[in-house]
Amino acid sequence: MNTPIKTQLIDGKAFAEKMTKDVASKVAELQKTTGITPGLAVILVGNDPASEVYVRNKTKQTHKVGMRSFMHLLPETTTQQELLNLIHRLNNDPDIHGILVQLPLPKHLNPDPIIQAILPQKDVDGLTVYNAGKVSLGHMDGFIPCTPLGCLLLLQQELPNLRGLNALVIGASNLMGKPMAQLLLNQGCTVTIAHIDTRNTAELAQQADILIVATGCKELVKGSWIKKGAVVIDVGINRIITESGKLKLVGDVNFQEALGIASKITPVPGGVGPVTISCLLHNTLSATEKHIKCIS
Ligand SMILES: Nc1nc2c(c(=O)[nH]1)N[C@@H](CN(C=O)c1ccc(C(=O)N[C@@H](CCC(=O)O)C(=O)O)cc1)CN2
Repeated sequence: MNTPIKTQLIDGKAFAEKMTKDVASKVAELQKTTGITPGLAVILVGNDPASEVYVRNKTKQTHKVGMRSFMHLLPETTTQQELLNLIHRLNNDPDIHGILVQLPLPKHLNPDPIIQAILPQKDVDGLTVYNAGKVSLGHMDGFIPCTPLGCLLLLQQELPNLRGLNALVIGASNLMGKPMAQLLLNQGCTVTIAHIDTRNTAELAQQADILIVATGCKELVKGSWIKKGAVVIDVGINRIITESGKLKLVGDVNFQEALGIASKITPVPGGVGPVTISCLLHNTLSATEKHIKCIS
């Protein structure tokens, strides 16, 4: 008989608060001993409402931990060359230790040359070829993209030994799916990546002890796809309007259906999202520490 199990919620908000506190105390110590304050430059092009929320949250958290925030809000009409010029300026600015370009960029801009123009030592999003290469070779001393790093930290808190577990990552983006799969492989998981052309995603999911979903398709993963007792990490944040006309955030997993089947699941909101921002602060602190080591 298929008896439902008690599903535990993974509290990303609490995890992020602890991480942020730890970063704040390290920033204070760094300022006391070196006089240097970490500086993070965030570039947002255009008026995507969700990106505006994320960038605002990043600025708020950056200030909260005692770092300097340099916000560049650029109009939708910004050209590829103007954006590249700004990145070159930030690369050469000694007050800035971390640079990130909020994604997605407007359609007329080509994100790859823009991201690759960021100096790897300031690439706190971990998206340059250098930092992506580090992750893929199993070197943990580069910058790891913030969302997959957050997912890994949450998983390690819940499952201290990941070795030998079957993990399915649904979604193969450079920002999330690919680095996530590499990180899990480095931890000894047997990893499968499913993507838009995969024909048997539901079947693959049924074998997964760990299911990580980052597709941007609301409630794509049904309860029937989930292996009983699996740990589910839902990276999706989809804005929907309910029948009563209210705005609601839902993930890429049908949360109600997952209850009683998954052993643990990250909620949306309050799961992976807040940890992403704490990881960004962690990476910015680490970029500053590496810079200080380099100049001393
Ligand atoms: N350059 C980057 N662009 C994007 C990244 C990234 O890591 N680097 N990730 C996402 C967006 N993102 C960070 O930038 C992000 C998404 C969600 C949250 C978050 O805290 N979500 C809350 C809900 C907030 C809301 O939407 O109202 C939650 O889940 O509880 C933080 C950061 C794409 N772009």
